[in-house]
Amino acid sequence: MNESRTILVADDDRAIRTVLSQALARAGYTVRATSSASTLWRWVEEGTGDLVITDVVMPDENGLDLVPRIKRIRPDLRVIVMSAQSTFVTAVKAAQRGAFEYLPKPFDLKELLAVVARALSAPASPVAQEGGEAEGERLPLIGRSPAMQEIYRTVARLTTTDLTVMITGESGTGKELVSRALHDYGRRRSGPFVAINMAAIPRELIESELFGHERGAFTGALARGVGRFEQAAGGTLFLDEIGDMPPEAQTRLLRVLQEGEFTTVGGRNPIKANVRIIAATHRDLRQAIRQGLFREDLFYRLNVVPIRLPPLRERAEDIPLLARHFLDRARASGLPAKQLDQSAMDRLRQHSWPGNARELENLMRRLAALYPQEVIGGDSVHAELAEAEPLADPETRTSETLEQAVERHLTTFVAAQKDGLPVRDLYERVLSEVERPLLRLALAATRGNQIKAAAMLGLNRNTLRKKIRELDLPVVRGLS
Ligand SMILES: Nc1ncnc2c1ncn2[C@@H]1O[C@H](COP(=O)(O)OP(=O)(O)OP(=O)(O)O)[C@@H](O)[C@H]1O
Repeated sequence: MNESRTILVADDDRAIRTVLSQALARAGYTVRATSSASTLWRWVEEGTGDLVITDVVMPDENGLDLVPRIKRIRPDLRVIVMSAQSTFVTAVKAAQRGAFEYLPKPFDLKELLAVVARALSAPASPVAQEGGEAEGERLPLIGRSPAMQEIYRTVARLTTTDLTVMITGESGTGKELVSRALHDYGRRRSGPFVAINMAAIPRELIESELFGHERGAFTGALARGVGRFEQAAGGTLFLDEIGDMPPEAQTRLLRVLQEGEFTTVGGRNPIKANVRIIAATHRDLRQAIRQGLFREDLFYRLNVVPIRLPPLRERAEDIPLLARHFLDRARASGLPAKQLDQSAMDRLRQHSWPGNARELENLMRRLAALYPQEVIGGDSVHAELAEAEPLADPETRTSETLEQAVERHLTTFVAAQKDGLPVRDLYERVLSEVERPLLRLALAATRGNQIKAAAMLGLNRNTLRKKIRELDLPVVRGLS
């Protein structure tokens, strides 16, 4: 069945050429092998071969440089890159230039054959559009800023290990995307990638979601439930918004990380944990630890390799690339093709992007969907950004939690005091700042009914009355 497929192999190491040729021939492929990039290029130009396997370092040319050239003349010819320099920079480069797969040497022949089979059976990629970023189409992560390069390097180093990773970064900076890249390029890529968001699951269900449960473990547990740890066996478990994990689940997770095994809720037999863990959060976990909301020992277990994703405003040079990438994606999802002119790019760079890459992505989709002209100018971008401004405004951004908002205000407040009078009674003053609007809102919501307001706040009626007096809040009698 493989007879008709020809594989072009380029490697200056004769031993590797021999081993590869034999293994591929045994699997039924026709093999042409060469020690030079120039011969490989000639074969490609002649239109021969169904797949290329090339080394990076060859005497006449770097195999990686060949990949974009191959893609240009034969976009559907897949290229597998092998390299002895197992830094992931090579892997990222290989991916960036359009290689189908990257194999660090030494590799297992079985693995190579599996990759070859995949490369030959994967559906053809969509034909690159003129002017579009053909190379970028399959790139997992976009951005050439130094900050992103640093991320690539870290991700690269991590591909050959199963180390636990902690990704931090504001909402929309690409935490989930990076965790996917870690999986897709890592040792466990043929296993499952399972994500669970701690903030999206009712607290009381988190443990059973994570570890599974036995039949009858709790009301409603009618059958045995498989947890994410079990689902992710052999692969990666992505624990999103780890900062929102309830304390009991934290304790249980810590035990699993220490002991390498877990038990289901209501179960007794320990099950071996076989997952690589990647955790992510937009919260400041060190602060959560200080507040007693996050276990310090768990933090250290998870924070083995920290990756901090910079907000988009710290890498404005990536905005044009990302914008084009998102327009390409919008087009791929059926929206009309668009381009941005220089004034549009300039306007994009001025924005502060509190919603980061996600905000940019949404904006590109809106522009593609709403504007009839093919080339979008700065005015249109400005109009759309102004439209979204109330949301983008840090004062009202929806993704910001109360705690973050308070912290932002306090930081400004404390910074403002530095050279002025020393701050006194800070604790009291800050608390009264919070109490005042809280009580006002509770009173407004209950139309001035202090009994209802006290119940809503969980305060004793007399305490509320006293506080109203102390804070000098206006007492408005209810209308009804
Ligand atoms: N460097 C990047 N290159 C390409 N796309 C990106 C990049 N960073 C983010 N994106 C895209 O932006 C969107 C948001 O990214 P993602 O969901 O990974 O962010 P997040 O940090 O996990 O957000 P949240 O904390 O809100 O869950 C996704 O559609 C993702 O594909």
